[in-house]
Amino acid sequence: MTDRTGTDTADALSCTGLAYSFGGARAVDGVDLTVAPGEVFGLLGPNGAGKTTAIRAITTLLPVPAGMVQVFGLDVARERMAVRRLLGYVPQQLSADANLTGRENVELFARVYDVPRRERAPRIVQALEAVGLGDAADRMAGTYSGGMVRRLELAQALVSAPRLLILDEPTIGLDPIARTSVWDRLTEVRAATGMTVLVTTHYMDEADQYCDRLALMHRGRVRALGTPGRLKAELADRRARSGEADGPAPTLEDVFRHFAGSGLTDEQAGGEFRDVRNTRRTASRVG
Ligand SMILES: Nc1ncnc2c1ncn2[C@@H]1O[C@H](COP(=O)(O)OP(=O)(O)OP(=O)(O)O)[C@@H](O)[C@H]1O
Repeated sequence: MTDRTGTDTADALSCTGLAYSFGGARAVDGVDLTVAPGEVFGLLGPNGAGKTTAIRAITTLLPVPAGMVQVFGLDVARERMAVRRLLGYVPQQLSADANLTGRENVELFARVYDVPRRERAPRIVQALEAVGLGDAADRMAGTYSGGMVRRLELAQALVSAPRLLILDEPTIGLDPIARTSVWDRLTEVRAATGMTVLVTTHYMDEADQYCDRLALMHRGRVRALGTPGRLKAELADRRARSGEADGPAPTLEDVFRHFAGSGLTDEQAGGEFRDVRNTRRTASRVG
């Protein structure tokens, strides 16, 4: 039965036949997937696979013209505001203001998310502490390192105490230490709150290490779905069946190449202008 309060009986996220087109071009082409409460679920795929478009539909920022999306049992198309109250979203693009302090940035989001006035101050402190920015809270965000900016954006999304946190490329352009720091904070908050996490990443090591399950998208569709271990084991089985069992055990990158690599044309392999611009915008602010 559909659970309106977001408790145990509903999936954290369920997409059935989700499709979205830009003009005549199908960006998302019939995606079916479910994410269980408390899971860290990774959405992988090459540039242009349709990950961000799917996420925008899930977060109510795009309409759902075909198929059905439910967040904790609530229909995204019909109960937009109720869904938004359950969500935290960290987009690819910069969402922190360099001319505000860390605390002011988080406060702005607390207002946007309509966190009750009485709860705001403690919730802001808690969100900043949770991402390790307690001591830097009153510095201008423009003085933060790239990793600190990303953690600030995490705090902005956490201040509303989301049940489902959605992150689009949270570690893009960061050095390995800053990437680990973002994931460590995320892991701690998830363990403390039990929130569900949906994340896109191009870093296979992150997907392997931090995600409970993965969906690999290519050309708008889910091509493979499972735990990182299972996806690798299935590729090993395929190779064994086709007589290629002698090489090293497959990595997640091999799985990615198997499902997405061969299908890339030159134009798709580098993404489109929009994709490059987005990546550079993110990378330059953190550089
Ligand atoms: N606003 C838009 N107008 C027209 N086409 C778009 C728009 N946004 C995305 N697309 C196209 O939809 C397809 C899917 O793009 P999307 O951004 O969802 O992919 P992605 O998997 O998130 O890629 P990346 O990893 O580069 O972020 C691509 O072909 C892209 O060019």
